[in-house]
Parts: sequence; structure tokens; C-alpha cells
Amino acid sequence: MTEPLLDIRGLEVAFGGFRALDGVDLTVGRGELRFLIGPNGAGKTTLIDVITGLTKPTAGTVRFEGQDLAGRREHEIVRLGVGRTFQTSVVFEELTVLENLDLAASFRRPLWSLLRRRRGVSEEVAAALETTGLAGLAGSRAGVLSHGQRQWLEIGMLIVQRPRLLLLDEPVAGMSSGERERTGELLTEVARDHTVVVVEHDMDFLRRYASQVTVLHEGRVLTEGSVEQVRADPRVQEIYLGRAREGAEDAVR
Ligand SMILES: Nc1ncnc2c1ncn2[C@@H]1O[C@H](COP(=O)(O)OP(=O)(O)OP(=O)(O)O)[C@@H](O)[C@H]1O
Repeated sequence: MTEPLLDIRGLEVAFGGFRALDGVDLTVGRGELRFLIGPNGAGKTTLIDVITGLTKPTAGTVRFEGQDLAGRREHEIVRLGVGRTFQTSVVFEELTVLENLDLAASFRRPLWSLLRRRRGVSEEVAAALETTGLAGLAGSRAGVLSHGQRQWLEIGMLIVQRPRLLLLDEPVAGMSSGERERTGELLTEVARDHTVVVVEHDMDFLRRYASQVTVLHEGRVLTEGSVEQVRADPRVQEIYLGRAREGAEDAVR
């Protein structure tokens, strides 16, 4: 068997006496599009924070391409090929779409090349404009983009950095239904040549675009499988339907 891209064993994160992650094992193979779901407070963002070096685990290992990420700083992990989006936006509003992408791509270029005035659009930036559907807005200021377009720009800013693993935290939150559909198509396309882990609450979105799903609950992996397998699991129905009874909208139906 070839080595998985990401291999997490016995991961624990404690905040004071509270265990946000409590013995998580997770394996993601190369080329997978994996969805990570779970009710509020399940530990999804904490898991991403640990993979990207933002939060230090209290126990367990995170191996990426066979290398241990524990103890590495955030920028080192980025350089190893792990990219993430945040729930809050990181685009520069005063810069154009093209300038934002170019800046993100410059992260891969040697310092001396940044001092030279660049002519034209690099191949990777042109490809990102196409993939994200933002080519027609290349010269527009990022500040005028719609919420959806801004999210696509952020995904574009990640892919120009050529990560081998992309971690996306709730990419469709707050989007219109048209924007969600476009994002689903974008993720499917990005996943053709990247490994992608998506944190998502939205069950309709999952039904349409997810293949493999991992369910987190109270800091542990409750179950894993196809969307159909996970939806049919009575424990998953209980945690979501239990929430539905409390008025939540994202129940498994
Ligand atoms: N820095 C922190 N200090 C203390 N508790 C924290 C901290 N970060 C997260 N937690 C707690 O850890 C638990 C897991 O939080 P986390 O944000 O990972 O959940 P989540 O599954 O991403 O939830 P949501 O869907 O609401 O974003 C929550 O109970 C949260 O309150």
C-alpha cells in the first residue's frame, strides 16, 4: 500500500480540562476529496488548526507525506505543501484580483525575482483565473467582489501556491444557492489534481458533491464512509436529528 498523504493517530487537544480532540485517527489518501462534518463544537476547526500548526496537540501524531508535523511552525507547514482557508477572509481589498493572485503566487518565487518588474501573467495565475472563473474580473478590486467571488479568489490564492493538501473551512457558508453550486463544481475540479479536505455543515451540499465523509462528534471520529453510508448511520441521524429537534436546520434527512 502506498503511504497516505495525511496520517493522523491518537490526536488529542486539551483546552484546560476540556478535550476538544480526544483520540482522533484520520487517514487521507492522495487525490481524495474528503468531507469533514459534525455538529457545532465537534472539533473540526481544531483538527485543521492542528494540521496547520496553529494549535499544538497534547498527544498524538500528524504525518504529512511521511513527515511528522508536530512541533513545526505554521510557515514551515505551508512550505511543506499544506494550504488552508480561514472562516474569515484574507484577500487584500485594495488590490485587484490579479494582484492578489500574483502576490499569493510570489510566495513560491525566489526573492530576487520579486524585485524585477514582472511582465504579463504567469502560467499558474492564468490557470487559477480560469479555474475559479474570475478571468473576467482580473482587473477588478477585490473589495468589490461578491461573497462567493471572494471565496473563489481565496481558493485561487491557495492553488497558485501549489499545495499538495488543501484544507477548506466551510467554503460555502453564507453563499447563495447559485454560488454554492459553482463552489461545488470548483472543488470537484480542484480535487482532480489536489488532495482536498473540506469542513462543511451543509447537508444538501454534501449530498451533491461529497464522496468520502468523516463524521466528528465530541472530539472523536464517530464514523466514516460514503455519503449514503454516513447518512444511514443511526448515530449520525441522532446527533443531527437531535439538533434538528432543537431547531437546527442542517439535519440529515
Ligand atoms: N482556544 C480555545 N480555548 C478553549 N476552548 C476552545 C478553543 N478552541 C476551541 N475550543 C472548544 O473546542 C471545541 C471544538 O471547537 P471547534 O471550533 O474545533 O469545533 P467545530 O467542530 O469546528 O465547531 P463549529 O462547527 O461550530 O465551527 C468547542 O467546544 C470549542 O468551544
